[in-house]
Amino acid sequence: MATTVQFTDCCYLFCIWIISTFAVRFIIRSFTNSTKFRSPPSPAALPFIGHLHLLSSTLPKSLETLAKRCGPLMQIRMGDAAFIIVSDANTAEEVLKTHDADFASKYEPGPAQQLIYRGSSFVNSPYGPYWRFIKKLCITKLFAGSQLDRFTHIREQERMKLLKFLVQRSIEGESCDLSMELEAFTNHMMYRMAMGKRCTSQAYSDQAVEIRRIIRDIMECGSKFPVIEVFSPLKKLDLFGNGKRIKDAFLRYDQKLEQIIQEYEDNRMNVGDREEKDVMDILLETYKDTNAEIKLTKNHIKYFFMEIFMAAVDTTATTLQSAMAELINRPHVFKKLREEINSVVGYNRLITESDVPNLPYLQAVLKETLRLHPPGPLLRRTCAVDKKINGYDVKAGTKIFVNVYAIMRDPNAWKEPNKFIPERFLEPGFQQMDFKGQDFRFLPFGSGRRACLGSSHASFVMPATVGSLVQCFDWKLKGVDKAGIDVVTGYTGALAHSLVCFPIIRFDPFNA
Ligand code: HEM
Repeated sequence: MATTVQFTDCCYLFCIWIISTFAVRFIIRSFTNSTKFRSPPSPAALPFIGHLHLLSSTLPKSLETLAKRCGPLMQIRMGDAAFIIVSDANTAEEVLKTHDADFASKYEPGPAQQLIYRGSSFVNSPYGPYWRFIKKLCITKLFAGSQLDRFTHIREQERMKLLKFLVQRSIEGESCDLSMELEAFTNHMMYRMAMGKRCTSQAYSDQAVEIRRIIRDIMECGSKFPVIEVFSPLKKLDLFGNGKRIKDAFLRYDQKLEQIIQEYEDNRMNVGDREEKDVMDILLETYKDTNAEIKLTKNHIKYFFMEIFMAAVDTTATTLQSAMAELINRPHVFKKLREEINSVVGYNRLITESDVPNLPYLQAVLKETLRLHPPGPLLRRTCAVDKKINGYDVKAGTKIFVNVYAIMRDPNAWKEPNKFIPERFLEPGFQQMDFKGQDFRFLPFGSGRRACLGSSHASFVMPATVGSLVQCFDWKLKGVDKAGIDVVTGYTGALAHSLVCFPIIRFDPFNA
């Protein structure tokens, strides 16, 4: 009997010991967690996929919806990758200004196994010596103000070519795919600035088209990766063969660029000292410079061009297309804009880049377009050191998305945020907003060290182009009542529908 009681007591004591040990450990762990490490809030996750089930086909929009539940700093897991999402202006300022240097690195957005230029990226590079070297080169030489001035005639000639084509369409009573024409226009312009100097006009046009076709293939394959393949361990398997297709396109691009670089090197004696150097001339000079701070390789040069074409062409063409779609859908805005242009420019000459400072409504139309339809809706960063943001801990190495799509539609910052109202940019408190990223409510070109390097070029090209399309033509949509402004699946701001319409001449610049 005595032995039985002792045995039962021992069992009780053992159970109490086990339970209290776990309870004490649990209390200590939660206490130390809450005092030492405080993760940003996060919606309930599922095993393996994390929060993928909560994300729809357009990532910026679904992140905006989740942020309304979790707040301006939240943590999301997509497959095996964790991200911190920033969704309001104050938090963006913390990341992009207060702690800019600690958040100035970037990362490749998708599966990178297909890259043959691994380690040569500028746009997605970490914040280090190579990025600093190329950024300095961009600011002082490649995209410096003086260089942009030297390219004025290229921008003008390409704009006139676009208008000539549209006038012809109008005379023939034919429709045009304006999206395609705007893409060709920005591509040709970039190509000529980048590496078009040595070509005759037909040759540069063919080369530009060929390079564009390859880069388009790469971007299309990239956008076909389902989210699960981009963000989960499955990315290594290349389930749908997109990785192989991208790699093939990269190899075609590499061959093409190799051939162009060879042509430049063969003609070097003729072009070396000439006044008007294009971007390739300047990069090859740096490549040959034995005293340069960083030894450039040909892979650096080839990948730089691919990244610049990707950064410059689609962003500018998409913005032009979105602006025209919004204007065609809103005849009263269109009319008001044409009246402004007519009152400043008159009726017998075409608008020029130098008219733009005198056309505040035109500038407001473009700002409103970029607010509602940013072509780069998610800014990417990584955190270099452990940081506290908004009272939450962010570990070194964490990937960040600053959701500028959500910030520029935040109802706490914008009245009627989902409506297209250019007049808002003429009001006090909004008038001074520009493309430099200093007001954190308006970030279409990003902000801080990694902000866009082409915003000056874009602010020359976009108003002059939209201004001339409004000054010279009325527009009638083909087969639909409203121009589509939905964006494609994925994480970019590219539009899903082409803008197909009839141009109807109102002012013919070639008969002026
Ligand atoms: C409407 C036109 C454009 C828009 C809306 C746009 C937007 C952006 C955005 C949002 C970023 C990321 C900024 C950040 O993370 O803070 C970016 C980066 C960049 N953009 Fe643009 N961009 C445009 C046109 C251009 C053009 C024309 C060029 C070249 C001439 C260009 C070159 C670049 C480069 C090189 C970067 C990377 C900068 C770095 O990582 O240091 N962009 N752009």
